[in-house]
Amino acid sequence: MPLLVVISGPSGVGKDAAIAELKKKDKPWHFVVTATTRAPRPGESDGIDYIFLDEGTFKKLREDDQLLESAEYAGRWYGVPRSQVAEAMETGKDVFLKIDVQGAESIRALAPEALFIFLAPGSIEELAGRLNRRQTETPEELERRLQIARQELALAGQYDYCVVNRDDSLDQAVAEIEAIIVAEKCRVRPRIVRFS
Ligand SMILES: Nc1ncnc2c1ncn2[C@@H]1O[C@H](COP(=O)(O)OP(=O)(O)OP(=O)(O)O)[C@@H](O)[C@H]1O
Ligand SMILES: Nc1nc2c(ncn2[C@@H]2O[C@H](COP(=O)(O)O)[C@@H](O)[C@H]2O)c(=O)[nH]1
Repeated sequence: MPLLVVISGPSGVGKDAAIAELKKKDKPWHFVVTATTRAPRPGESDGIDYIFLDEGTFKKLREDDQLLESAEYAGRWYGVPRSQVAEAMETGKDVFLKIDVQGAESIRALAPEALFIFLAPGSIEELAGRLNRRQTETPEELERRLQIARQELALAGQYDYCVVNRDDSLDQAVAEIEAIIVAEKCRVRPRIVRFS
């Protein structure tokens, strides 16, 4: 049974870094490329890191029900293309979604049998340090992301698992995510995802 794996957690916690490591494992896993209205960061490519869209195109996708979920985060829109998830699941691959806490909440309502993993920092100070070093946001945007992060961290208890990505311990966090997937494959009653 393919798993629908939702990896969520605050901005800067290391979701992308963890997913980059998981991609190297060369397992039958599909990592969904989501859509956003935010501008690409240096080094990001359209179709690889995100599907970068203008507001009008994004709105049309939403209206045409082509997004499984969508959410506004820090003034920009983000959404999961429905077709990508359906096509990947049909091939039998486990499907990974990297989304914010609002998105996880929407997927939980649509598909409670999905596997929900919260990635947490060792501390809010670690998170602030990582966002600072990444240098992708203005000081104001960074402060806004940290404010959102404080609210998101309070919701970790709603997830199936919480993996702590401590400073300089990314390998450990990735190993824990892999271990969760291995354990989930051994479930007596597998998670069967059906979208309502
Ligand atoms: N365990 C770690 N120790 C130190 N630095 C880390 C660790 N994990 C990730 N980083 C670094 O922290 C920064 C933020 O990580 P990343 O961009 O993967 O976070 P994210 O959760 O995907 O953020 P966003 O949601 O904003 O896209 C990156 O520069 C990354 O290299
Ligand atoms: N609800 C959704 N959240 C998403 C989606 N794609 C990405 N994200 C999350 O948004 C924030 C901000 O991302 P950033 O790349 O601007 O730092 C982060 O938590 C992402 O995981 C999505 O389709 N839906």
